[in-house]
Amino acid sequence: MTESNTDIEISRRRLLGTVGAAGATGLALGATGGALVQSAIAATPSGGTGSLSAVGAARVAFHGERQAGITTPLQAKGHVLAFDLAPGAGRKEAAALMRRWSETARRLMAGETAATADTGIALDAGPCSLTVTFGFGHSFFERTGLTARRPAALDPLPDFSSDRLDPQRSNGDLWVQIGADDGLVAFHALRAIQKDAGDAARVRWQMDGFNRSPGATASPMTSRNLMGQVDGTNNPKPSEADFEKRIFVPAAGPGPAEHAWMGGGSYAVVRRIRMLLDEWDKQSLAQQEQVIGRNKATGAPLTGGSETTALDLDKIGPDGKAVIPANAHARISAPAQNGGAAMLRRPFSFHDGTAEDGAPDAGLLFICWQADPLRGFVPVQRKLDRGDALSAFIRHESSGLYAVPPGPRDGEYVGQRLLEG
Ligand SMILES: C=CC1=C(C)c2cc3[nH]c(cc4nc(cc5[nH]c(cc1n2)c(C)c5CCC(=O)O)C(CCC(=O)O)=C4C)c(C)c3C=C
Ligand SMILES: [Fe+2]
Repeated sequence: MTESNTDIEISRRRLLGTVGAAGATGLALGATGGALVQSAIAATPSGGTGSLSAVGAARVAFHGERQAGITTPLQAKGHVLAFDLAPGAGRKEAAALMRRWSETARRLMAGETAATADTGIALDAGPCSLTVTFGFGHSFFERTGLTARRPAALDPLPDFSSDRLDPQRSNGDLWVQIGADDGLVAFHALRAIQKDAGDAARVRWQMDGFNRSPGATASPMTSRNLMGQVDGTNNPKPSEADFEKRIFVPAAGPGPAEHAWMGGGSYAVVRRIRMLLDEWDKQSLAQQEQVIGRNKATGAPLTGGSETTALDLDKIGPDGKAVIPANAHARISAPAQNGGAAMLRRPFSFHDGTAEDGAPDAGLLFICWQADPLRGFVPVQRKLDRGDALSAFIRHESSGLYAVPPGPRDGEYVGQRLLEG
C-alpha cells in the first residue's frame, strides 16, 4: 500500500501476515470517505497476540507532503491544545522539542509505544487512525528569534463584534491537534506529547472533543453537530480542481524565500464555539431549519433535492420570500456570497459539563484549514458576524490561528525547514 497520510491505511505488514493480500484490498480508507468498517484481522502492536478490527488497525502515515489530520476523515476522539515555550527557551529548545514530538507522533501513529517510559494506556490497541498535527502561533516567532520568517498570513485575526474571547484559552506559541478513533489511543498520545514537552514548554490551554464513532451509522455519512444538523456537506473536496490551491500553501509560491518553509503547509483557525443549546432546543423544527437553510434530518437544502443538491439561492416561495432566508447560515457562508472564499471545516464537538449559567457547556471546536486565512475564514466570519441567523444561538469563546508546516520527509521532524533552514 502506498505511504500517504491523506489516506488511512491498514498496515500492510500486519494484514499480509494474517489475512493476506485479498483481505487488505479495500481497507484503505479514502480521505473524503467516512469511516469504513470492515471486519479484518491483524496482529496487535508491540508483539501482542490478540487481533484487531479494521478500526483498530487503520493507520495514517506520519511522513508525507502534508501533515496528517488535515484531510484525514473526522476521528471519533480529539484533543487540541496549545503550549507556550517556557521562560528562557528559544530556538534551540524549540527545535529539540519538535524533534521529540515528531518521533513520538511517528511511533504512536504506527501503533508503536513511546520511545521512553510509555504509559501503557494504548497497549492492546492498534493505531486507530491516530494523527498528531503540529502548528506554530504568531508569538512563536518572537520567542525563537524568527520574526523575519513569519508569514503575513499569520497576522492576528481581526476582531469580530460577536467575539467573547477568553485570552487564556486563545492563541499560544505551539499548537497540537490529536485525533483517533479510540479514546484511550488519543489520550495515550496526549500524555506522551505532554511528557515530551518537559521543561521546554507548558500547556496554555487544552480542549477535548468527539465525533461519531466509526460504524455508528449503517453506511458512512456526513457527521452531525450537537444542534443535530448534518454539518460538513459543502466542504471543499480533494477531487475538486481548486482544492489544493484553496487549502494548502503552494510549494513554490510567489512569496519571499523566507516563507518557503510553509510551502505545502496550511493555516488552521481554531475556535471554541459554545452552542446555546437550551435556547436552540426551544425553536421549532421549522425555525431551526430556517436558521441554517437546510432540512435538519437529511441536510438537503430547503429548496429541495438531496444532501448534495446545490442551494437554489434565487428560489422564491409562495409567500414571495426567498425559500432560503437572507440570513440563513448556509446562504451567508457560501463561497458564491464571499468572493469564492472557502475553507475545509474539520471540527470536533465538545461537552465540558454544565456552565455557570446552568446550561450545557457544549458546542463545536471549530477547526478550519485554508491556504490563506484572508481568503478563507476572515471574509466569511466578517459576513456571518454581520447577519447570520445562527449567531443568536452560538458564542465564540476562544480563538487561535496557527501556521501548520508541510508534512515531514523521511528522517525530518515537523518544522525543521523553519527551525534549521
Ligand atoms: C467562519 C466560518 C464558519 C463558522 C464560524 C461556522 C460555524 C458554524 N457552522 C455551523 C453549522 C453549519 N455550517 C454549515 C455550512 C458552512 N459553514 C461555513 C462556515 C462557518 N461555519 C461554511 C463555509 C459552510 C459551507 C457553506 C457552503 O459552501 O454552502 C452547515 C450546512 C452544511 C454544510 O455545508 O456543512 C451547517 C449545518 C455551526 C453549528 C457553527 C457554529 C457552532
Ligand atoms: Fe457553518
